[in-house]
Amino acid sequence: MTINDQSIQFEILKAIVDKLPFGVFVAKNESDIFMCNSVIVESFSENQLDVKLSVITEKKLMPSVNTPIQLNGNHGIVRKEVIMILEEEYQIYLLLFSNNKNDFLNIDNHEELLFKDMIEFAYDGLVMVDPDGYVQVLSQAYADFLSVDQESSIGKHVTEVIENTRMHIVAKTGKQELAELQKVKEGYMIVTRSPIRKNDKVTGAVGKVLFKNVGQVTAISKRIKMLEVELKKYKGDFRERNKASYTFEHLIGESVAFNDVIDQARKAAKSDSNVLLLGESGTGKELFAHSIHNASRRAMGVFVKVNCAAIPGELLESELFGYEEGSFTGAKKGGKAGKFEAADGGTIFLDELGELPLHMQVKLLRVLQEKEIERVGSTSSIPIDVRVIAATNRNLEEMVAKGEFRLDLYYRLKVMEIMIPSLKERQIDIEILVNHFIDKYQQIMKKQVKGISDHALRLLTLYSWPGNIRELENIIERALNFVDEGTAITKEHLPEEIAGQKEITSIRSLAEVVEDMECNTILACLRMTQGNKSETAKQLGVSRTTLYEKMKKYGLLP
Ligand SMILES: Nc1ncnc2c1ncn2[C@@H]1O[C@H](COP(=O)(O)OP(=O)(O)OP(=O)(O)O)[C@@H](O)[C@H]1O
Repeated sequence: MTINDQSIQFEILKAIVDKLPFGVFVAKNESDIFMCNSVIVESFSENQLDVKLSVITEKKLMPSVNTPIQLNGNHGIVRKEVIMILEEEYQIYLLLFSNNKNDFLNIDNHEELLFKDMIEFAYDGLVMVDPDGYVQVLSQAYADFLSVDQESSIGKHVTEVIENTRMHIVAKTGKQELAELQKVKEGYMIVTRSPIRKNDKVTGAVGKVLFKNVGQVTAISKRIKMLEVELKKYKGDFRERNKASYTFEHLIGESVAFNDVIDQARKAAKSDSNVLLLGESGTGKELFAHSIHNASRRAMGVFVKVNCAAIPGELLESELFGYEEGSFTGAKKGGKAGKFEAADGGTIFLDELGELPLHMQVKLLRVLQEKEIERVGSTSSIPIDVRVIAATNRNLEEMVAKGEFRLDLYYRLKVMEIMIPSLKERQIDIEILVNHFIDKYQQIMKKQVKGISDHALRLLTLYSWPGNIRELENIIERALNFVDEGTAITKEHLPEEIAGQKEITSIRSLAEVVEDMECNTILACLRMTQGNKSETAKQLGVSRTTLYEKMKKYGLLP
């Protein structure tokens, strides 16, 4: 076995030493204790760092290799093995204890139970790869289990040696995978894959494998399969509850202003930066968030929605970041993962971001910067890979000026800011949206109507739409309820605030009526030319500049 990195060798040695059920300590040059396991620490009632050779020599353990010893009422024997780590000599002392002398004698009688065998037994299998996934170490037991030749496996890519392995992935990502199941030869083994780091760089990975005899594997694997089915169901339910249902195809609109934001949103989907969606209530911010996620590289991951306004302030932190067991009264046993952890690998949609209390804004900023979260009641951090899409209908700039929103967080999110226009600013889209919602509710209500009358459509175009598309959709749904099958939606089917607009037009001045006509003619022409301004100007017999001026006057420009 060739390992040319001392720290890696120590890493493996430590893993083995920690796992052995017997007291083990490693000394260098027969003097300094270099490493020891918890059995030693407990037996000598010392802290790991305080286990000095003197304590052990005082107890006359060190020199008495292979002679029976007594320690804290336990019987035992000391074994010594010399190992070389990069041409330096280390002594491994193995203290076998038992409070039953006969047990110990049994162990003692098995002369063939050599220390090296124990290393092999510490884990049923041990494998180590370099950063590119090439095998550097493969324990004999693991090689036997895999039916591969131990020596010739060294230097091969791990995927050629172990089926379904992920060692090469862990050596790349640096993310530990704890107690994962791996299918090998019709059965399962339990594998922990840990990255090896040196000066903050991942220099490889160690895989520790546990497998049992065939009978045990079958029993365990049956149980595991059952659990997998259950887990799949839960995962499915979770994904179902946390999925983005809309794509860009669901976003209706033809206006220049609308197409412009669609372009921006498509660009946002291609990048992995955080996104801030701004716009009045009901303009479609949530639909945009879904669509961006579904068109992004995270589409296969979950889409977790959090309504910042709906969660009481005192619960927000634990909801977002999770908590550890016992961190507060009522905390669940085993703790609970928060929304950020749940969204790992996917997208988290923070709706109503403007309602996030200031103390939570600080924590959110930290998560965006560090890409890790800390559960409530925990002192360690968990790395997370989550993209944040935030939305608000509040004016964040004003909030910053009033000290209600943190400037640093605003800047962090502003990187990719998309302002969704209100319906008033995209009147041209009203007709197509109306037809879209008529179709939708015809299907839902299983009722056929003859569209909408021109007069009713004009009334809808005149309205100011404070509730934007949500309000328009509700009004069409309402109208569909009132209209008779086979007839068209007319003024009578619209609510008073819209139907009543006619009276206002009738007492308007001639100039206002002309302007109204002018605006609607431009709108109609733009609709016809699909927003093409040069073509519209040509059709209406005006210059492009005049058309721009008029569009500006009537608020038709994005
Ligand atoms: N471009 C669009 N095409 C079709 N339907 C749309 C469009 N935009 C919005 N809607 C519809 O309008 C309604 C409101 O959309 P959404 O909830 O995304 O708005 P929002 O801006 O997130 O609102 P709020 O700020 O109140 O949370 C939804 O029912 C959605 O289906």
